[in-house]
Amino acid sequence: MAITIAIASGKGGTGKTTISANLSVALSKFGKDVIVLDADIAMANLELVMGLDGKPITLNDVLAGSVSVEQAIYEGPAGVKVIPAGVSLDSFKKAKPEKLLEVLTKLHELGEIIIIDCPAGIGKEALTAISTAEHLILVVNPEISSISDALKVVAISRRFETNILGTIINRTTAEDSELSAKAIETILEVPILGIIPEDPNIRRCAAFGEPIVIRYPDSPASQAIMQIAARLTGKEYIPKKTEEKSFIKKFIKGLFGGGKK
Ligand SMILES: Nc1ncnc2c1ncn2[C@@H]1O[C@H](COP(=O)(O)OP(=O)(O)OP(=O)(O)O)[C@@H](O)[C@H]1O
Repeated sequence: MAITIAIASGKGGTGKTTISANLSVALSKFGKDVIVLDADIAMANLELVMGLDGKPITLNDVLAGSVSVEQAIYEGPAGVKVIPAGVSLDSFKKAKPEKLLEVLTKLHELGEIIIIDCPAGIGKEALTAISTAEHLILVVNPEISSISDALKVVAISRRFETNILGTIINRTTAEDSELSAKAIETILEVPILGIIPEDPNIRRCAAFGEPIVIRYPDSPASQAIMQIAARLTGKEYIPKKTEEKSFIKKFIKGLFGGGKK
């Protein structure tokens, strides 16, 4: 039985598409059969980040009832199955978001983990996606406006009984003005699933249509995403820095014959 995870936020632009794309690839790298679907049918972006823009059949066509969902699945990076939403205004106008549940039911037969890139906020399309998913991951930026909007998504998810797996804090810079992870956890009453730093390579990768976990796997943002995927799948992931540190530790231990007794 597949699991469905909605990637949602209150405020727009917090990094949902970036995280949907990269988390899907990371989960695939851990051996999972992943489908990622762009439920932001009005402002489709996933296809650009996954390097699959301009595909002829999209989720909008599926939601319009003119094609089957299998016809809108494309193979993306690391074997992830990608369902783009398409940028055509015509097909968007014909799409019926309420058909999403039917589409997700079908997708349960076609993959192990279904990642839904949701529209921001609590509009009709976002509510449809949040209410049809079993699980949800909140994406916030470490600032008060992002957190106060996220509170609404938390309340809505609880009302729909969508299980909140945790919060990903994206674009941290360690500036004084930022809200701390502890404060965010306390305000939202949701555990922190991971922290992804601000990384200029993310924008560069979006321009190249290649997820950062593939293009720059050793970057701090990629390592943070791999750690989140490892947590979700119960697998072990040792970030590079820790590997280096443990090598140095072993080296020192070797030189001095073990630490304190
Ligand atoms: N950790 C990061 N470091 C630097 N830039 C980032 C990071 N995460 C996302 N971005 C950039 O922020 C912008 C918004 O990201 P993205 O499109 O993923 O957000 P979104 O939540 O899906 O937006 P929307 O609500 O409009 O759908 C993009 O230009 C993206 O490249």
